[in-house]
Amino acid sequence: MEVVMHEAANPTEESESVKYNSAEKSVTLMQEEESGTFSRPPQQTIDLQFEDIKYTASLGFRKGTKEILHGVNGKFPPGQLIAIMGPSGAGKSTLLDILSGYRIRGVSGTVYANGFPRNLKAFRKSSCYIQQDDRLQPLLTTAENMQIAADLKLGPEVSQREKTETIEEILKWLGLSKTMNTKAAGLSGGQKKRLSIALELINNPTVMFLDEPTTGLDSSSCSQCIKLLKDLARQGRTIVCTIHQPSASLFQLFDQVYVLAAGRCLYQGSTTNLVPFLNDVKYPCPQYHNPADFVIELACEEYGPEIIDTMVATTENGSSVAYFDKEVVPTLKRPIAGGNSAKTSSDDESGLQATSSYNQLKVLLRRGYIKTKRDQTLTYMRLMVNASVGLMLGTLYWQAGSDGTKVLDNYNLLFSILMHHMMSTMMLTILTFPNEMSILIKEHFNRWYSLKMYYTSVTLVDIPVSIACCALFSTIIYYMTGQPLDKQRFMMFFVISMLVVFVAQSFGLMVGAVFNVINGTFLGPTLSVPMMMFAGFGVTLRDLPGYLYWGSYISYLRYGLEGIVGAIYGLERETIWCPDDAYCHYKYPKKLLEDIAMKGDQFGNDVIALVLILFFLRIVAYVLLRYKLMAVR
Ligand SMILES: Nc1ncnc2c1ncn2[C@@H]1O[C@H](COP(=O)(O)OP(=O)(O)OP(=O)(O)O)[C@@H](O)[C@H]1O
Repeated sequence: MEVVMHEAANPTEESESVKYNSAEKSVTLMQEEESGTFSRPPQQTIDLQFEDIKYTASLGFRKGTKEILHGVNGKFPPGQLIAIMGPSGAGKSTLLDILSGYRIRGVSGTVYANGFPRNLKAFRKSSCYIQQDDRLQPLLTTAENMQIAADLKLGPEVSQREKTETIEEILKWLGLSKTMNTKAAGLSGGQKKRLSIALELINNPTVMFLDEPTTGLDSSSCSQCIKLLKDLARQGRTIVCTIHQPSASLFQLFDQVYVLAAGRCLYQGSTTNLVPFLNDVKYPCPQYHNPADFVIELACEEYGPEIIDTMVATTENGSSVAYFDKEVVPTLKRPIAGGNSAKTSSDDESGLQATSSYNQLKVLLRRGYIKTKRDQTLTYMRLMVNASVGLMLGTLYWQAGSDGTKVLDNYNLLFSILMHHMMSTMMLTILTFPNEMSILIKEHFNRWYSLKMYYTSVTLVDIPVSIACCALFSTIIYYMTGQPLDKQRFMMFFVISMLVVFVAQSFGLMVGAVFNVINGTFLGPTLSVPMMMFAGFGVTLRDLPGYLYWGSYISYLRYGLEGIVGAIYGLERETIWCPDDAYCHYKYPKKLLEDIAMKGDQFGNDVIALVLILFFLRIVAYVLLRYKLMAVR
């Protein structure tokens, strides 16, 4: 360990070489521990450079803006493992977001790929971004996650045998072979991190960005992870990752370091040149001190604010190559301002995704099917809730549908049925969709699929479960509560129930696409209250004040209630049975329809209105989802 600590403020050539050799040796040792090898050099190399990068964040309405990055420059050569270091809030993640192309608004300056101004679309095709939190499908096993990624990224043109070989090779190399059949939710932190890397390696990216890949890992998993990244870099990739404050041994594994403080570059160059650099700026690293710790202490202004300006001036805010290793400098291509990046080999104007829309949809439907099969909440709990609520309501309103004394009770029941469909479906979507959002953001940015295909798959995958739940509930409640035993009426009852389920689900999707779980849980039911007010239940449509009547046109519950009442009391239903000794005010269904101001023959119109609302909400939810995907960038 002592060799990787800084030995002297003025190191000798010998101690430098000892340190370097020690780091290389530790890499080799760890490589030997691994069971597999992964050697797939990328088709090209990318030399990444950036000039005068500024990022200005908006602080909100009328609160102005704040400049986070102040014109930083840098050069990230291929074949190198580069660490972006700095204290918390220095702008590391922001810089990584910008370099990966994830953040685009509020950014100025130029990023160059192989000397030409970067063409973002082309660049995204040869790069990937692995965010800090592991965004994996928790219900899918390692093998399934890899297979889905392979099917989406490599497509049907590549044979299954080749895909399996690639998957096995990657998993073996990353030490994940034993977890092939473990669901992602059951993997350890380090395994999740490695699986995140494995998923993106399938299509062999040339540039990899990783935000804090070592966060949450113990020291051995940390060095294992960084060592794997170094291996990938050695094959010709440009690997850039942010890291908080690496230990001395971890620090030595990096080739290049880029130190940020408050949005400015303090140091850029090789890891081994950091100590000489500190000597040059007259703040030598104390003996036995980890240079990474020391430079962070300087960045945190523990030795005063003046040193920051000196360091920024010495590195020319990232422009200087004085502290790069001599053999690396010639590989740096000079940026060609105003050049045309279309000349780069990585550029082509085909779609962002690697495979066809049809293939994306097919694979996403398969993934959706596996998830549905395993999902305790979305599938099993939903079926159970529908069955138990059906039984409860059925018991409470036992045979109310065929009893003339209980017509009003039955009318209440019909409204309760709609409420059940609305609340259970909408809330489930609001509660579960925001979790899906983070995975969607990652996979969509890394070009696994288009939003259109994702959205289509989400819409289609849920249909069978929704139909099963609705059929179960409708059958139980219809027969227990003694509704008219007539096929046509039951089908009408079922169709309206189904449409209300789909509309409520779309409404939930709209809310879930934009808001987090807490806000969505508040907003969903709150926004549903006007739907109930204008449904014609409690206050009949006849009694609605003229200036509020518009509300009844937009309330899908109004069409739901009118349609379901029409199914039970419309179609010229005959007189309802009434006990001899009782007074049945509503034994004539027409009387009820008159009093609640419904005609009972509007079923067709109600279905059309619900279908139109369904399409409208689905389109709005899609637009909001697209907006959200752009807004986060
Ligand atoms: N959209 C934004 N609005 C306001 N401030 C922002 C925005 N994005 C980033 N910032 C601020 O910019 C600074 C840099 O943020 P960034 O996340 O890049 O830091 P970091 O170095 O990655 O920090 P950490 O290591 O803690 O993750 C922080 O002070 C952060 O609050």
